[in-house]
Amino acid sequence: MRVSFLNARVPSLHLSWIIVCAGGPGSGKGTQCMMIADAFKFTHLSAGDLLRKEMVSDGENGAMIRNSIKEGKIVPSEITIRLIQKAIESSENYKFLIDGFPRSDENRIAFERIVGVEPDLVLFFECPEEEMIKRVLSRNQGRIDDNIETVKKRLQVFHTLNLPVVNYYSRKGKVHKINAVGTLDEIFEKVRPLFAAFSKDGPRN
Ligand SMILES: Nc1ncnc2c1ncn2[C@@H]1O[C@H](COP(=O)(O)OP(=O)(O)OP(=O)(O)O)[C@@H](O)[C@H]1O
Ligand SMILES: Nc1ccn([C@@H]2O[C@H](COP(=O)(O)O)[C@@H](O)[C@H]2O)c(=O)n1
Ligand SMILES: [Mg+2]
Repeated sequence: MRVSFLNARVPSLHLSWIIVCAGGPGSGKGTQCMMIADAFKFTHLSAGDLLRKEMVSDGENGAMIRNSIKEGKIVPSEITIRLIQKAIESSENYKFLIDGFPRSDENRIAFERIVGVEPDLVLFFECPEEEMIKRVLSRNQGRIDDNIETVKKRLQVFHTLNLPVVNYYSRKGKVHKINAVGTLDEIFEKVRPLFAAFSKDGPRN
């Protein structure tokens, strides 16, 4: 059993592999993360999914999260980090795929301060804007942000807030760019070789 250290640095995370998946709305991060998690036994933590779950719970932040998602805005970092931390601490795994976080420099800096770790690798799914819009508008999962008005706002946030995070990790040599156009299997075949280094289960040395 792993020990809980909510609101403090998480020592067991230092023994874990952390891989971040970045990309614009509809670039296919979530889809590829599910395939990676399944093939390589990673725990997939989608920041958006965690926030959507929190949004429909009875929690005090539900209305604020709903409004942020509807407007394509970034939810305050402490809230998202608390959800990610809770999910990590309730897992027995030592391999985490964090999908859609950090989404801003503020997210990144708060995560480093609160959790005290940096990702080992950042996968950046690059996709043309028209393709991302097409995918989002045909997603059909009942998401309140899957409409043209919100997608336009999310694309703006992607350029102004998300890309600086990718650029930051790129300067540290941590980013691997994936062309996200193609079939699911074609994209997964580009991702697969990167995970050979993470095939072992259990804590890292
Ligand atoms: N390579 C692909 N080709 C065509 N459609 C795809 C591809 N990958 C994913 N999709 C579809 O596009 C939609 C968006 O994919 P997905 O939810 O994985 O994107 P995302 O990057 O997680 O987006 P968001 O940031 O909005 O959560 C889904 O309906 C998915 O089935
Ligand atoms: N770090 C994050 C991640 C997401 N959000 C909010 O959730 C929305 C949907 O996220 P997806 O990853 O599922 O696309 C996103 O547009 C934000 O409103 C966030 O605030 N912070
Ligand atoms: Mg997603």
